[in-house]
Amino acid sequence: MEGQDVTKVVLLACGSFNPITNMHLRMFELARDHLEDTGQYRVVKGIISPVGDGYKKKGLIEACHRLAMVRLATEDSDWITVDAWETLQPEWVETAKVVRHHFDEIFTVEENIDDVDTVKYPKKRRIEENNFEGSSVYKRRDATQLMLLCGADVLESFGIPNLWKQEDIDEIVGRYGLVCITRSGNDPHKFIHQSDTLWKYRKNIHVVPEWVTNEISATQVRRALRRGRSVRYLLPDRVVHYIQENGLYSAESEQKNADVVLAPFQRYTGASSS
Ligand SMILES: Nc1ncnc2c1ncn2[C@@H]1O[C@H](COP(=O)(O)OP(=O)(O)OP(=O)(O)O)[C@@H](O)[C@H]1O
Ligand SMILES: NC(=O)c1ccc[n+]([C@@H]2O[C@H](COP(=O)(O)O)[C@@H](O)[C@H]2O)c1
Repeated sequence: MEGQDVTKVVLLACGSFNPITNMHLRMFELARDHLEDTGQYRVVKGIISPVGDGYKKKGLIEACHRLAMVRLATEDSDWITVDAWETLQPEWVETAKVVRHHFDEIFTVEENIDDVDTVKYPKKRRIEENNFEGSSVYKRRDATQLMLLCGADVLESFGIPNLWKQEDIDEIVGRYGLVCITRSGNDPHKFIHQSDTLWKYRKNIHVVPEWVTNEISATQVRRALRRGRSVRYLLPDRVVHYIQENGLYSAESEQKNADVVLAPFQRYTGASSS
């Protein structure tokens, strides 16, 4: 039987998924094992949220194809799902807003359950913390916690000048929480130590070591496809077939958005994580 203090967690991964790889799926398994090993969490759901076309990153193919591939990749999973909300927005949506959107969705569902329960039990109220100090995200004991799942490269990108708003970093790590999978070439522990913001919220950041070095990256997959090389076993078979059937990833598609001087996500003037 589950202990009183086990918190339910939903993991949310944001990215291009251009295309989705086996490593993206593995991130979820690693994160779930790590969190559940602590005895404090039970991971109930994983959500993959591909960016929309408005992200305008070089080589980013159409959202409908990236979404279709994530759907095929998650078809057999009983807990990892895809959500199209972000993908279908006409403009690029900052990650903090995407996390907020999903948090609100979970909150609404739980409040509705509460409303039904009120007939029998007094309504339980969520008390959100106004400042993000401390490790607990909200005070309602049975509330589900949403955490952003990412690779160490994304965590370290918090330090790239003008890429992230300071308040967005505060919100993501301070209010929600982050699960970060190590990636060779990145040292998340050192990065957290060197950032005052991340150090302050370190209890909300779960660093998960990937012991089996697995450097599958979508960039390498696209490169192999452009060169007519096999990508079998790097991607789910259904995704490989989808790419072949639709003739995706060519020298031409890699030039998509190449003429975009400043993509929307590069436009911030605020300070980055210090
Ligand atoms: N090999 C990996 N190890 C750990 N995290 C990974 C790995 N590959 C991707 N991720 C993480 O998956 C999320 C979504 O990644 P994204 O779609 O940008 O894939 P990517 O392989 O990093 O793409 P690209 O090569 O096009 O930059 C990000 O948080 C990224 O850090
Ligand atoms: N300021 C921000 O919110 C911000 C900046 C850069 C990237 N991101 C997100 O990080 C992810 C990175 O994906 P890529 O590594 O494929 O570019 C995307 O989901 C993107 O929306 C968010």
